[in-house]
Amino acid sequence: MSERAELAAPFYGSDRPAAAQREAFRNGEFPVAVYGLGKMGLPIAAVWGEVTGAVTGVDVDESVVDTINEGGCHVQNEPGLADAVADLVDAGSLTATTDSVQAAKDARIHVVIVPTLITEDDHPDTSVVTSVARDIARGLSPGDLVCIESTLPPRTCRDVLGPLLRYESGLDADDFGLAFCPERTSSGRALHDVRGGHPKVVGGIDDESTRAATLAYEELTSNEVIPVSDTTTAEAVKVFEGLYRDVNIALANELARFTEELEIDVREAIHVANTQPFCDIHDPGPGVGGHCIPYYPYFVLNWLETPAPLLATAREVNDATPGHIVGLLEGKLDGHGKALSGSAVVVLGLTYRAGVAETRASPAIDICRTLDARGATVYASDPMVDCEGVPATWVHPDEVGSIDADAVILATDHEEFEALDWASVPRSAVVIDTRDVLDEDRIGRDVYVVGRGD
Ligand SMILES: NC(=O)C1=CN([C@@H]2O[C@H](COP(=O)(O)OP(=O)(O)OC[C@H]3O[C@@H](n4cnc5c(N)ncnc54)[C@H](O)[C@@H]3O)[C@@H](O)[C@H]2O)C=CC1
Ligand SMILES: CC(=O)N[C@@H]1[C@@H](OP(=O)(O)OP(=O)(O)OC[C@H]2O[C@@H](n3ccc(=O)[nH]c3=O)[C@H](O)[C@@H]2O)O[C@H](C(=O)O)[C@@H](O)[C@@H]1O
Repeated sequence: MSERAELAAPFYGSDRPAAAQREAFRNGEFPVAVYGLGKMGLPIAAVWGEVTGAVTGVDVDESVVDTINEGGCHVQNEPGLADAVADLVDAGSLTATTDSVQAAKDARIHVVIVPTLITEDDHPDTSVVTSVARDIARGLSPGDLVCIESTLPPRTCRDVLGPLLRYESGLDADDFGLAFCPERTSSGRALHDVRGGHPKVVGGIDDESTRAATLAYEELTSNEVIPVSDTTTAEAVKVFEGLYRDVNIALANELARFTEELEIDVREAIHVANTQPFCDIHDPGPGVGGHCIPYYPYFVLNWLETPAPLLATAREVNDATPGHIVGLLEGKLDGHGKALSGSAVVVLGLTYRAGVAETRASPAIDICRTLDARGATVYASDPMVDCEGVPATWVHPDEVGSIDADAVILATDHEEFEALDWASVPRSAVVIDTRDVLDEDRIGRDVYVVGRGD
């Protein structure tokens, strides 16, 4: 157990009336540590800092810590975040450190939002979360509350983190609280969402954990807080949301493959089908990227015993979509008497979706790799990231027209591409739009839109 200079009042197991505990929470009497200051962690730390005025952010990346302590913000395209961080640091409501154990010793409430990824062989990788839990345990005190916001394979809190926290801290199960409180926001609207863009789900390892976490989040969000039965239910809620999305996108991508045979605009059919309240077919695209949606199926497939063939098939469909896009291009080039091998192809976009500087599992990068493997000369243009580790030559968006391209594939619809100088792109170039964002009249050329046909 940690030796604190003076122990703050307990947050878990408090005997204060709820109103008094809420007031104390807002007065910063329960210092907070937020572990992970990335795309999600920094907005989360900002909102906790706005409400409590007493947040220490923890990150292993010294440049992240230094930037924040200077009042800077390394997370791009998050409306309001840079100003919020600057104000909070200036007010002393938010500081950052790499010393996770000391931060744990000084905190009463611990919020974990570090990455949960997958291994090379597609198994859940909870090693970062367990590493942080071990650090927290070294600073854990009776009356503390641990809130896990990183997405976890169901049963991780019950079977892994709870036992680890107890063993490493020497505390008993009823000495501290543990709750799973998933982050449900998306990059680009994080502050808005954390403040109340959607209901907050809370599931405790015991009733007191659920009570304490619910009280805290009710002070943080303008939306409702939904307590659920336990941590595993809350973990399942978050993963199920992601599974639904992966399967739905796989359906959209599979329907888009009917375009040529049916000679229809599949996107039009999807749009009209969605006028039924029960129908919400998502958008066809180049595939599914990011370190969330394409990863979450493995938090079930390669974690639980129960077979899940639909999830596996959806993963296969989405993972095959970048290759399908290259196949479409090959057919279009063939129609122009050109072979894919030896053709110069410009891929617009490398990140997994527009406006987010994240390349994990990016379909655009899979397209580059497939093109390269098929003998094409690949160029890639992205306003947020470079071609590190990608078999392509990076091109500034303003320079795309300088390439004597046989083809252009729009894979990620960054807004910067709206200003692309299409007039300088060779007239003979085949243009494939995987996002249905190019306006043929505005750019003055034919475009093959995935799911809409030519
Ligand atoms: N990105 C998203 O849209 C959403 C992500 N999530 C969950 O949040 C997790 C984190 O996502 P992002 O913030 O996007 O990741 P990120 O990669 O942007 O940021 C992760 C941060 O954690 C830091 N970190 C790594 N190991 C650490 C450690 N041991 N101690 C302290 N900090 C450490 C990294 O240096 C980095 O700054 C995801 O894995 C997912 O489970 C949930 C909802 C949305
Ligand atoms: C169920 C759900 O909507 N989850 C959201 C998702 O956000 P994320 O940033 O991963 O982006 P996303 O919009 O799901 O896109 C994921 C991938 O799927 C593609 N995509 C998305 C929607 C669509 O109709 N078609 C499509 O092809 C995107 O281009 C991207 O490559 O995952 C987040 C997460 O859990 O990290 C989650 O908080 C967000 O609410």
